[in-house]
Amino acid sequence: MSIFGGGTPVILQMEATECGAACLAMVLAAHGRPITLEEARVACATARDGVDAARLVVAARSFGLETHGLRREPEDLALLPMPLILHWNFDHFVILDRVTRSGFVILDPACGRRLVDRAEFGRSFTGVALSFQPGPGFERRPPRRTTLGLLLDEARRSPDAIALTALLGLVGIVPALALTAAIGVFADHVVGQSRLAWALALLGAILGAGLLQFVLGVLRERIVAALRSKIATHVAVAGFWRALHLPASFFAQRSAGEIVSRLRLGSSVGEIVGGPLARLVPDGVQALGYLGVMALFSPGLAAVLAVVCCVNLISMTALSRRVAAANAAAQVAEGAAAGIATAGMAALSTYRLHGRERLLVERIAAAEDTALDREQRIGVLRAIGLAAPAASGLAMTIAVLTVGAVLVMDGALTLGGLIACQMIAGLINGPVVSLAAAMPHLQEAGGAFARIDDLQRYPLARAFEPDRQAQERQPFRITGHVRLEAVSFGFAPGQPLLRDITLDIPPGRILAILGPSGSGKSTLARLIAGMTEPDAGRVLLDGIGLEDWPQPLLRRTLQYVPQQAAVFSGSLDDNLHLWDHAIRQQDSAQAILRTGLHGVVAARAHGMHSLLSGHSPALSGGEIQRLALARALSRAPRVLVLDETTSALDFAAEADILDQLRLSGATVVIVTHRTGTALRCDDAILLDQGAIVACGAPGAILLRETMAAADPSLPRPDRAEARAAIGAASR
Ligand SMILES: Nc1ncnc2c1ncn2[C@@H]1O[C@H](COP(=O)(O)OP(=O)(O)OP(=O)(O)O)[C@@H](O)[C@H]1O
Repeated sequence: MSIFGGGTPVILQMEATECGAACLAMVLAAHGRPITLEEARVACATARDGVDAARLVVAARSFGLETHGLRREPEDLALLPMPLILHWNFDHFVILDRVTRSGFVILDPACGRRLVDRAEFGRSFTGVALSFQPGPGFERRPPRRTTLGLLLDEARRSPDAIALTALLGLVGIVPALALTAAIGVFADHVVGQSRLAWALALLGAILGAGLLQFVLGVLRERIVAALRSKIATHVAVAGFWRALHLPASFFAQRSAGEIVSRLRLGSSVGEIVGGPLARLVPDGVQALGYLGVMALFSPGLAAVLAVVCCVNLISMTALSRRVAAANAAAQVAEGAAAGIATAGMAALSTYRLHGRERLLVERIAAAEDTALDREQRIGVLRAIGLAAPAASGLAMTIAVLTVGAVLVMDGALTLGGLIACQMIAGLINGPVVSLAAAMPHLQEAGGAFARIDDLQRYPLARAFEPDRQAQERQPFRITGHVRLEAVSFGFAPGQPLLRDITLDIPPGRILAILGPSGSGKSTLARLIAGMTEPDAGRVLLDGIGLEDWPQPLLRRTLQYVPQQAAVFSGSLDDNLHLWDHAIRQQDSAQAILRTGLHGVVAARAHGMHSLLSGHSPALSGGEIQRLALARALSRAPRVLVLDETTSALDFAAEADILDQLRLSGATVVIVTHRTGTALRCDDAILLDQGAIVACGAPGAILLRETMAAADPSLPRPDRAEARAAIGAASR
């Protein structure tokens, strides 16, 4: 969300860990390269634990900015090129936009623009600043599509509805004006000239005009409501389709909540576009129409009213913007407070265990304080906002009465004309107030559209690129031969986690992936399973890149069972088949037997029809693992990738399942920490810091590791040696 208040646009953080990313986005925007908070977050790799100054420097350089980390006293900062990123209170980043005589203009991603006096600045600034200058590689980019452009795109999908609302706006002027003219005639001819015979006809006309106005209003609301649901449905469906076909990198950098909120944007965009914004067109048309009619009575009065309208519109828009900005800051604070409370409650037993409940209370209270403080600040703005429409109407009345009285005294306008103009002024106030109210929504819609646009522009996973989907392969016998060629992958740009992995797994072999925690075992497993795309290199199944396989066939052939398997609300049978009726009965029966799931089925009164709750499935960890394994095996895969999938089973059960997997003839890759599991595999590789440091027989690797742990002076294989060994093994 960006609120343009000065030289540098303010971009508010959405989560506590995003202050660095938001600051980077502000700096880039100030230098002419606007990016979204999402892009900044990806560049900074703000995945889980926020970002430090060193990562900010790397991220800024990746955009071609020359970046310097500096230690400065507050008074020296004015000499540096603005905006600067400042380290703040040791746990936050803010932007220094300007130094003025009265203090420092700070753009705080947590709460927006504010002027900080020297004393507070001295207390909060840690002395660390980052300065930025566009380097030779820096590319300025035009702003992303404007909100208006995005709105027009959306409007183009419903030209008939938009045209109809404009037409209704225009037609709506007719009864309003008829009403006005009738009242003017009533004043001049019925009251002024005592023509009582006209009274009945005029009152009838006034009633008819009022009725027509009502009918047109209802019609307009119906069209707006239809437009709203059409846009909401379109945005939501398009968003869901897109999200389901994006690469894993998209999900790695975003929390589940963030993704869900994006997908739900459809309805809020529908509300915004179909609500206040759909009224922009008819309101604008109406305001102009009224002014045009008033010009027929008195061009001078119409000009005066037009000026007052513009002043009112500008001041009400500015006020609404401030309210919207304050609201956004309050929502961030409320979100943070809710996040702290939720996380605290989830970890309540840990707080209790260590007798630190008081710490939790203090944290929640501090967050609530901040949220309340922001809420109170909005209160004053809201009160002014509530009074604004009446004030706007009053300003118009005073202007029309003052100028109109002079015109009547000069004989340039009749009394009836003045009354009619006064009524028109009253009519114009409605659309003007409505237009002013729609402006902040335009900004809000801009933020929402930008997030949707990001989703739409994020490249699809390679496997779902349109030209690949067109390729249909001839049926062939799948052997399950897996090969990785120089595969590299990192969660953050420029920070590879897995480097240059080359690996050959012949069909039917069982390979163990070993290594210390955090060495990249699960990540490698996901790459082999095609759940993550490599940054470089290829993963091949039977000599064909995973991205070139028809996805439905690949998803049957290559199965992956994660560390934490999902259980869905439904029957045991639904959970096994995932509502896929194409699975053969004999395959699922065999899968149930091979994984020992028949014990779980037999223990339940309704067997496979027993209901499970996704939230609390009433299955033990080992039973969930059996279910997940059976789910994978029921697809009769040729390759199975298991990430610690048997870790919750006892050794005998695990050994039994491994024997069954061998019998299935599939190629199996198992990530494991268990020595017993590794020893049952045919081959093993040892990962360390993202590289294969040993490969061969599991026993030999484990023995060498055990000896190396006991005596660190023993030589460990270097990577070149390991690669040579892997090459030899693959031949
Ligand atoms: N989505 C993610 N975003 C950023 N970093 C991640 C993400 N997932 C994992 N990592 C990091 O990548 C590194 C390797 O993680 P991975 O899960 O592959 O390790 P592992 O060897 O399987 O560990 P363990 O044995 O503890 O399960 C870790 O440092 C982890 O913090």
